[in-house]
Amino acid sequence: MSGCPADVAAGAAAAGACATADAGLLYPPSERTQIRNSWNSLMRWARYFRSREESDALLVEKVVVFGGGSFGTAMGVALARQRKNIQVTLLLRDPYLCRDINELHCNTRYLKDFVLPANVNATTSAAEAIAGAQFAIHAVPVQHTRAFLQGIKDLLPPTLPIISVSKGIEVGSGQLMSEVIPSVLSKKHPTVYLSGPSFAKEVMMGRPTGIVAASKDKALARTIQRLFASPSMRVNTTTDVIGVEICGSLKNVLAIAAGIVEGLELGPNAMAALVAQGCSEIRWLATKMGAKTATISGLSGLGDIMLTCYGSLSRNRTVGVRLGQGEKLADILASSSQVAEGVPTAAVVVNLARKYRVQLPVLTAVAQVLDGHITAKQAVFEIMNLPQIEER
Ligand SMILES: NC(=O)c1ccc[n+]([C@@H]2O[C@H](COP(=O)([O-])OP(=O)(O)OC[C@H]3O[C@@H](n4cnc5c(N)ncnc54)[C@H](O)[C@@H]3O)[C@@H](O)[C@H]2O)c1
Ligand SMILES: O=P(O)(O)OC[C@H](O)CO
Repeated sequence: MSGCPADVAAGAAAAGACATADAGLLYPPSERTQIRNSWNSLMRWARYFRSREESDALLVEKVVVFGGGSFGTAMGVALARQRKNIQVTLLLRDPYLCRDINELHCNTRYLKDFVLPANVNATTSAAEAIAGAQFAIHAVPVQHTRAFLQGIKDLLPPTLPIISVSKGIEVGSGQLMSEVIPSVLSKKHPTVYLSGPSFAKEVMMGRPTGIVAASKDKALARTIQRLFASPSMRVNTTTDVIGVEICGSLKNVLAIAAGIVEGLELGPNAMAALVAQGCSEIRWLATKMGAKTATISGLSGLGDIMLTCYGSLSRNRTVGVRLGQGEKLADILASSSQVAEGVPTAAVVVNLARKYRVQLPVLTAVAQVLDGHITAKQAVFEIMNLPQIEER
């Protein structure tokens, strides 16, 4: 511990005083009354709101999960823990992983430190997985979604709601999941897009998590809110599908930039400046695409930007850290078994920026680095030497 003995002693005395004294005495009585009144009125509002909530239980017997990777498993487990009477079935490609899930109750490939609830099982048969399901969670990476859905679409009842948790933009078409899914299935297929700051591992640990359910169909978004809401999961609803989807996709690209800053050891000033600039770039493009500002500053926007840029569990950020430390992208991708959606999405963001006539220096620099045109260090140098501008 640093500091002179007098400082240390004073600090210890202050800490002791705080621990024993009534902390409320720090505030004058009038402020304390105000604080208590505001809190009590918040609690009254919550009780009133709860008393008006739909009392009919959501009767769900089976949920199918497409993709038994980290997040598909985590969201399936979140439901299975909350609702002991439902069956959650993961649809996988790997028969060995299926066996481990069914016999060892463990996703030995993606989440080996956790025991899965007994009401989670797995199969490689799409027909078996989909039969009798009332909801489908789609957790297949964006770039494989089209082919995956083409393969199972004849088995999908047209009324089975698809809850997409995948975040990214399809290379080639430039489409978000909210465009890819209806283009493979039908425009009328019920769909919801779930996004927000939610690392799979933390969901598995039952840590408090907040997400957004976005759908043009308000009633469906509300149903998905009720399906996932639990003491450890809050679910907001919105009709701003584009906003939720574009923020969820772009934050992955920004997280790669944040990782680069970390890998280059540029320090907290640089990191804060980068993340703030990235937030502006996301806002510039997202608003041109029709996103609402409330979405950009909400869970799926700012919330997920903060988590992914600062959270060490992020795969996208990890790609950036390793690039900043001088590794080659090909080696990084070859050594990782999990998806980093920001890598393919970065290329598409540049096209979107041109289409919507916005300049996105940081997000474009990420694409340049990933494409091997410039090094991470050169990108930082060029960004720092861009013309000084007025804040907007
Ligand atoms: N992991 C997280 O914390 C997290 C959180 C929120 C959202 N997401 C998003 O969820 C999506 C899935 O991420 P993840 O973390 O589960 O990825 P992952 O890499 O852990 O697992 C991907 C899963 O998709 C399957 N898959 C890959 N290619 C496939 C194909 N061609 N056909 C069928 N299945 C295929 C894999 O076998 C695996 O089961 C991504 O879009 C990601 O951005 C992840
Ligand atoms: O690990 P990442 O970078 O794919 O991020 C996971 C989630 O999107 C965080 O909300």
